[in-house]
Amino acid sequence: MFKLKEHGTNVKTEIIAGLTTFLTMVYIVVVNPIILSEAGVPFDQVFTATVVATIIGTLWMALSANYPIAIAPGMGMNAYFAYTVVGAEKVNYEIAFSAVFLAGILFIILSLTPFRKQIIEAIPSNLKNGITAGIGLFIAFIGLRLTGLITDHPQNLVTLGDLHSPSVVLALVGLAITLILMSLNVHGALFIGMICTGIIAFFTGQLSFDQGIVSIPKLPEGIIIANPIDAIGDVIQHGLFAVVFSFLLVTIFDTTGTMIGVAKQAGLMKGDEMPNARKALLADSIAATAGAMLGTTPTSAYIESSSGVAAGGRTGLTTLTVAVLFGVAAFFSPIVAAVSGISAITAPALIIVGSLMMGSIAEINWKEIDEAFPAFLVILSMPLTSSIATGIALGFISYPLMKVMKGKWKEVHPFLYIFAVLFFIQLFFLGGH
Ligand SMILES: Nc1nc2[nH]cnc2c(=O)[nH]1
Repeated sequence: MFKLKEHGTNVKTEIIAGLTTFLTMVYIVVVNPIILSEAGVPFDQVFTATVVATIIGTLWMALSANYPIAIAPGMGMNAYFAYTVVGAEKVNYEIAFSAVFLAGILFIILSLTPFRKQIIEAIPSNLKNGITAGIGLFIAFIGLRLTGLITDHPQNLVTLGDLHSPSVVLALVGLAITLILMSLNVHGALFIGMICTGIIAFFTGQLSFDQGIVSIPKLPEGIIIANPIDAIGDVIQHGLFAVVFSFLLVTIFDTTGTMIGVAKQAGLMKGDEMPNARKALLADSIAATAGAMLGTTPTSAYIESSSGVAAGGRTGLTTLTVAVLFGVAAFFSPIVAAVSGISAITAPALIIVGSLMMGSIAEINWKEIDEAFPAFLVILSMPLTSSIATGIALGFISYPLMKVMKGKWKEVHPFLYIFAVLFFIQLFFLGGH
């Protein structure tokens, strides 16, 4: 069913890849509820919604699209929801979820039309390679930031962290162990590296399980969006069109960009085409819609999937493993919270995966400024803005502009002009990137 042989993989590799991806992204079940509870959504409601939306999207991806790309609520959109939509637009969270729901429905409709294929094919190949490299830098930056290896600085914004802090030392030890394992070509090096780092964290007192091990998941208080017609009414009544547009645009491009980036890393693209793109995008749009009904912000293809791909994951068996583990995690929330609190356990994998994904910059045509500069902007802006969608937006705006400057405007797909204008409006006037 997963065509393991055809993809040059086997059950053991896929399961280790699934475990690797799971460990790098499981923090979401703790962090997402913390962020969304700032908007007043009950913690347990978001916890369950996060687990359910992740399982729906990831399972759909596994069984229908057969990609090793996990789906879960995105960490950019939840902050936008909590601090901008509910915080600044002064609507309550139920109304704000109506906007997320409507964006999800529109995304399902778009996923079913030829539009999705056209977007994927319209992205110039130098930008696609830029997206993969940009995601690589971004994911490495996340790893560096979370452990404190890179920290904030009043003038320079970021600087080297405190090399004596326990978290930094643990991350460096974990990085060294994982790199040694990789140099020795040990199968499952990223995963074994995480386990070794976890054991060291336990014996050095950084990781403890004093909150217990097992906990029965609490059921959500109810379905937030029970009636789609009411949700549309809420959006119209409160004039949340720009919010719906921002959720939709960011989600489509975050997901599409991540899918292309990770599929390229896994060698699963057929030239500029992504086979089964409809099914893959449907997995995300359905999860986003179901998530909105239960109480979480839009899902996205997860960049952390690149760690599972680096561990050898090539098929839906990787994502099936991730989905099953999320189901199990729902019953072990105290352990999940304890392990998620120690970012040094997963940071080495994120940093190393970043270096692997950077390889795609070798395929960019650096000799032609009109091809190179937009790709460079994508690579540069993803880590600096902490947003895949913003990186893509800057690439989409600059690419047609550079082509027009060079007198090559006819080479540009008409879609790119339309998206350049939409991204310009979104970046400059709507926020939510
Ligand atoms: N692509 C993607 N991956 C993530 N991993 C954690 N948050 C996100 C997100 O918002 N988008």
